[in-house]
Amino acid sequence: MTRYDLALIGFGGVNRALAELIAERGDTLEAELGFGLRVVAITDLRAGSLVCTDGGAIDLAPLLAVAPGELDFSGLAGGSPDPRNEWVIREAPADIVAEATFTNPADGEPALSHVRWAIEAGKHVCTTNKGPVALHGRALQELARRHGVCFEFEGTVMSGTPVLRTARRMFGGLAVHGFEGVMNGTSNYVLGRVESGLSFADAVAEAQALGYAEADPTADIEGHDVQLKVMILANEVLGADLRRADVPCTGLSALTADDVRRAAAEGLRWKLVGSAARRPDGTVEARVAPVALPAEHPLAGVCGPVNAVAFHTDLLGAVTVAGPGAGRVETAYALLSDVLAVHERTANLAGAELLQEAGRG
Ligand SMILES: NC(=O)c1ccc[n+]([C@@H]2O[C@H](COP(=O)([O-])OP(=O)(O)OC[C@H]3O[C@@H](n4cnc5c(N)ncnc54)[C@H](O)[C@@H]3O)[C@@H](O)[C@H]2O)c1
Ligand SMILES: N[C@@H](CCO)C(=O)O
Repeated sequence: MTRYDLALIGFGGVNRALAELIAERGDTLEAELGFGLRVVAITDLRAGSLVCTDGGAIDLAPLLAVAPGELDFSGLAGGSPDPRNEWVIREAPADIVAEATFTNPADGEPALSHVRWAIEAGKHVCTTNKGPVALHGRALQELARRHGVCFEFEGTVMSGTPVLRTARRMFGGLAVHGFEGVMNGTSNYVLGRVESGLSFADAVAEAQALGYAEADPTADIEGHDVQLKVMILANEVLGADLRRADVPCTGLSALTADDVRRAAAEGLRWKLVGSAARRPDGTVEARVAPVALPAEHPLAGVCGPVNAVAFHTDLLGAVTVAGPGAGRVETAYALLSDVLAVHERTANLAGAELLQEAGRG
């Protein structure tokens, strides 16, 4: 039976939820998916690092029993108080690196280096981190191609909802002219709670407690998180090469709670909308801004942490993908779906090599 050994870089909401999935459902997943999963290394800014170098795997249950803020790897065998990210990523006996540290919208670091080190070390990378993908996605895809490894990032847009794979795999023969969507769970949740009477600050605190928000929720509220997602989606689906400066961005601080409630009384609903469209000359224009949508607009009914993207196509008109846009477990599922993509790709390559060998023999 095939088995993949994972190194988890960042042990916050998402990678902890992935560890829980492996600890609680590993056997069922193995029977269903045809491969086993083990965690052989973990690093975290606060907890340090923990690495198994003896051919075994980390016993996850005792780690998961400790509250996130209290975890300390330093006293454990193979543990250190220091994350030692570069050493762990390059040297730990992992097949796949699951990168889920903080998203940095300015330059993507340190996650960008984490991804580079892993690829250079010949390890597949699955990440939910939007920084490296939005800012350096092309270069990283090329680096992965040269090193013969996979670089998967489904969770960077709409968490576990397979919007990137749907667009890449299911739209063959369609011309996609553009898209518009609600692509941030926190801001959408906050707008709904403010509409029901909460203050912006209290609604943000709720979204943080529910695990939807970024470490610094300013990125959610001011639209920078959506800006990165628009870049990822436009670069992947429209073949664009957008930089942050190409995507003008206005956030929710342009609105007051009164604006939100008054609009609701008038049958309108404010949404933070990210969009991109191909211009007649082939270039792509994109933006992020709050928009007051009429109740009958398809995105007006997308509420709470649910997100949706409507793709504008030639033969089908609008095709909308909707589902969870944030959440720890939902995003851990995205990493699992990335591992599945790695498995399918490696199985296909192994099959092609066998066929080639059969042809030679
Ligand atoms: N939570 C969601 O709903 C969601 C959805 C999609 C994408 N994401 C992205 O996934 C990533 C992780 O999200 P999360 O909710 O788990 O965040 P989190 O804040 O709960 O966890 C991040 C963890 O990374 C650790 N960390 C930060 N910098 C590090 C470093 N240099 N080395 C080692 N560890 C480091 C932190 O200590 C923390 O434990 C973020 O980039 C986020 O944008 C999150
Ligand atoms: N903070 C992000 C996580 C998902 O990328 C959101 O609320 O949508």
